[in-house]
Amino acid sequence: AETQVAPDRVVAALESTFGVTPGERRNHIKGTCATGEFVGNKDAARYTRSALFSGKPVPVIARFSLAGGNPKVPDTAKNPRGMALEFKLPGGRLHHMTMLNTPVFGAASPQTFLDLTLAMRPDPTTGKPDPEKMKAFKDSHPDNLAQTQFLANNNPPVSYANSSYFGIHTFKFINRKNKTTLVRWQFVPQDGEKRLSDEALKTSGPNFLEQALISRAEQGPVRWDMVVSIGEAGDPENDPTLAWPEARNKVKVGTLTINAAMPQKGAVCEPINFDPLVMADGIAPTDDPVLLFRSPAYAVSFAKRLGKL
Ligand code: HEM
Repeated sequence: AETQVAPDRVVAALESTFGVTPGERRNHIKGTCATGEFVGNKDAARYTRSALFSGKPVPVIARFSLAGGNPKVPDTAKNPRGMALEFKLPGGRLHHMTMLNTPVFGAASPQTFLDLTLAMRPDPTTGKPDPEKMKAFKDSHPDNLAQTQFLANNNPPVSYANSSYFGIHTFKFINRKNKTTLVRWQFVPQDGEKRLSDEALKTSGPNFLEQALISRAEQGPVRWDMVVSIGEAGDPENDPTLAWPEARNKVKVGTLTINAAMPQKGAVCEPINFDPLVMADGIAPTDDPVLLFRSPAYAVSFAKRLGKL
């Protein structure tokens, strides 16, 4: 039987590895707020009855971030970037999508995430993770490999506006006839994917991502296409470390527009808990154990920061 990992244990591990900044997120602590809207299209209606795809503009609060609990992590760090979206649907209903810029995740179970977080804990003598512990982690957790390789082979983006973001988990689209289709989604930047060169990785300062997004939004709307891959029989449903075959049918179901960006302190995205299980009718979670674990883990972090802890 699989041992259950408690969400507060994982948040405690994040705290021991990254330290605690009172009142702030235990993960993805460094981030930038943004606002805009989403317009879905009718092509999605075959698969989902979600009000996201009514064709009418849906207001969005967004937060872009770097992974980890270090508020001073440099913007050149080869770790995931995040894009979290809160959609305000008619009738006050909310829908969340909380994504990363990697097509797969680095853990097939909460246990792997916990073990990775503990392995990354800085050695007190060097201030860096102990290479032996990292090696032991990698050797014993092959489910971490795909994301680690992606991050090693793909430099971070030059701007939050020049990155794709992936839902990573498989979700259920449910249509008016109650038919379920398994999907995965990606937000593809209309500005194009642009990564830091190896040279820029060495010479860029630690804090360019926020200002790049603010400046870009000042010039005009920043857009992403939401593209959904339609699952086929046998596609992995409950494992976010396994990619689906490239050949899957892809449908453009909407456009996200960001109109303004601003530092997170005191701004609209700061107090939101982007719990990925906040979903409105028409989209539902699978049994992916990582997806289901995120909700209680985010609640622990959210409760602490609300309490100024
Ligand atoms: C076991 C797996 C995971 C754990 C334990 C975990 C934990 C956390 C925690 C504690 C936070 C801070 C919550 C808050 O205080 O508001 C967070 C934020 C975040 N996580 Fe995860 N996470 C996991 C997996 C994932 C996955 C698979 C994705 C993407 C598909 C993801 C994307 C994000 C993003 C984008 C944020 C920042 C949200 C924001 O801007 O507020 N995480 N995570």
